[in-house]
Parts: sequence; structure tokens; C-alpha cells
Amino acid sequence: MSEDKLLPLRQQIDAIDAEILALLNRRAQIAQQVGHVKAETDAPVFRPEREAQVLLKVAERNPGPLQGSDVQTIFREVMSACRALERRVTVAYLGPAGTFSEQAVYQQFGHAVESLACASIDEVFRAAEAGTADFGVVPVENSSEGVINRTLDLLLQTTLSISGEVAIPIHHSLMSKDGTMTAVTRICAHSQALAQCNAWLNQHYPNIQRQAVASNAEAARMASEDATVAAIAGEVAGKKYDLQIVNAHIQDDPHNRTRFAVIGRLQTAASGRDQTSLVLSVANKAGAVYNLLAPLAKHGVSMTRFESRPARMGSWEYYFYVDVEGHAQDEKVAMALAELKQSAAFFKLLGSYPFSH
Ligand SMILES: C=C(O[C@@H]1C=C(C(=O)O)C=C[C@H]1O)C(=O)O
Repeated sequence: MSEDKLLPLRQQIDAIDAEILALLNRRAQIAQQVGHVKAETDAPVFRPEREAQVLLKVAERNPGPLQGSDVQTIFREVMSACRALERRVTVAYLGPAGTFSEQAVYQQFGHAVESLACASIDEVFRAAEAGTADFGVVPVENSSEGVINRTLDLLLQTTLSISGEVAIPIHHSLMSKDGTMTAVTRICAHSQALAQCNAWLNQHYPNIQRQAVASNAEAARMASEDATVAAIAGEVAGKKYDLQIVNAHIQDDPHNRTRFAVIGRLQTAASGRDQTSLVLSVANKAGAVYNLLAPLAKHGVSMTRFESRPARMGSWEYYFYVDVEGHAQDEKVAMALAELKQSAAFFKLLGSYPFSH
């Protein structure tokens, strides 16, 4: 009988689990001591650069057979639980619960956090600015649909810094109460999700009405109460509202991803593999943008992102959202930024944080 063979293997697993448990709690005791040291100087509990280094190291050292990314998931939660012994940080996000924003919170902080659902991106910023939350998580850009304008506008004004970045794959599913489309007369989702599934919907359900609602989670809630509504949402939201999947992964781009910024009062220290975000503008004259960016090339700093937004002052002027490789305190980045600041009409450092892709 296979049970006879399983028993000794399971006994070995039990013994290993006891060792893991003891080691986890030894780690937790040290984290508590770290917490006491930090409390003496009112130092920040969450240190994204240190957590990024720990995650990088475990993936590098991982001998297998466990996959590196799975080992990182485990350690993210270990650190989250250890950190919660120092203090449980509060993180505001664009709610309701079950959205991809909530998933982004857990991807950055693990599950041992207090997550605070907010009704709008503005409210996430306000919560972090007022100190109701230690951090906020806001969407910045979707790989299919482009930037989230409201976030870019608020980053321009805020006193907060970007202290981290999370990118998560966005997989949309079509879901209904009974897993069929028989009774369905309306497909509901956030306008971004409808746009990201546009070609698929045109092909499969060209005659069913589409309705944009406040969030995919709201669409899922509606579908759970009304058999004539199908929702497009992530599977987490579907589970939360007990929906059945009609079709999984219906987004037009299989690599669809959204980047989120972690915003807070913390200015993240260098981890060794970092990225820096800034906003610039120049006077409206020939060659101005070219000249503006020259210091980056001069100091060998790579630009990884360049996005423009109209300044909305009636003139055709733009704000440029630029990401560069490295930390603002790295020598060559510091020199390039000092020169950029000199020549730009407007310069704002949004923050430096661990590189996450
Ligand atoms: C233990 C610390 O505090 C937190 C928890 C960490 C961990 O569990 O490894 C790492 C960084 C901090 O976010 C620390 O700063 O070293």
C-alpha cells in the first residue's frame, strides 16, 4: 500500500517543519530586537531597500528544486510577519477589496499589513499625506492602455515620495453567477478593463451591451446579485463574490501588466539596484528637450522611461516624467540630476527605490 510508503516521508516532513518553525521564530525574535533599536530613534519600520536585498539574495542562493520566484513569495511573507512584530504598517490603496491594487499591496508588503481601501486615487494620496496610512499604492501605468493621468498629476503636487514600485500581471476573466452567458444582457467592468478586452468582446459577444462601472470589483458585486450581469474582473474578485468563470484570461494582450507606485513619507535608501523617478519641464523652444536630457548621456545614466503630459496652462508646454537607472545618491546620478536641475524650468525628484522588473 502506498500509505506505508507515505508514512515515513511524512514523518520526515513533520521533523523538518518543526525545525523551520523554530528558525522562523528565531528570525522573528531578532526582528523584534531590530524593532526596539528603531523605536529608540523613531526610525522607519518598513525598509524597502533592505527587503529587496533579502529577496534578491534568497533567489541567488536558492539551490532548488524550489523555484526562485516561489522562494521569494515565501520570504516576502516571512518578512511581512517579522515586520508586523515591529509594527503593522497601514497601506492605503484604490479599493474596493478584491481589486488589482489590493493585490499590489500584498505583493509589496506581504499580508501582515493593515490595508485601507480608498474610494479614489486622490483619497489614497490624502491618507498617506495626512498620516492615516503609512504608505499608499496607486496605479501609474498599464502596458495596454497607457498612463493613469490622475496619478501623474497628483505626483506632481504631492509632498510624498515614491518609495517603491510593483508591477503585476493583469489577467481578466469573464464571470457570471452560474458560469454561463444564458441570462446575461450586460457586461460590466471598469472602463480600463473593457478597453483591455475590447477585441475579444467584439469577437465573442458583439451584441451584448457593455457598461463601465467604478471598478471591476464593483462589477463582480453587481454580477453576484443579478443574473443578467456578467463581470470582467480578476479571479480574486470573482472568488470574493462567488462568481463562476465563463472565460478566463480574455485580455487582448497576454502580457498585460500594470505598474503601481508605493508612495509615502519615507525616502528609500539605496539597495544597489535602484531606479529614480523625476518630473521636468523646459521652456518651449527648439532643441530644449534634447539639451535638457544631455546631462544623462554625459554621465552615463540610462533613461528607462519618458512620458509627457500637457502642463494645462493654456500654452503648449509639457511636463516630462522620466525614470533613470540608479539611486539619486549614486555619484553619477547625483551629478546628472544636479545639472538637469540647473537647466530645467521645473524639476521635481519623485523618489529613488529598488528596481523591480
Ligand atoms: C528587520 C527589519 O525590519 C523590516 C523587516 C525586514 C525583515 O524581516 O528582514 C527587513 C526590513 C524591514 O522592512 C530591518 O530593518 O532589518
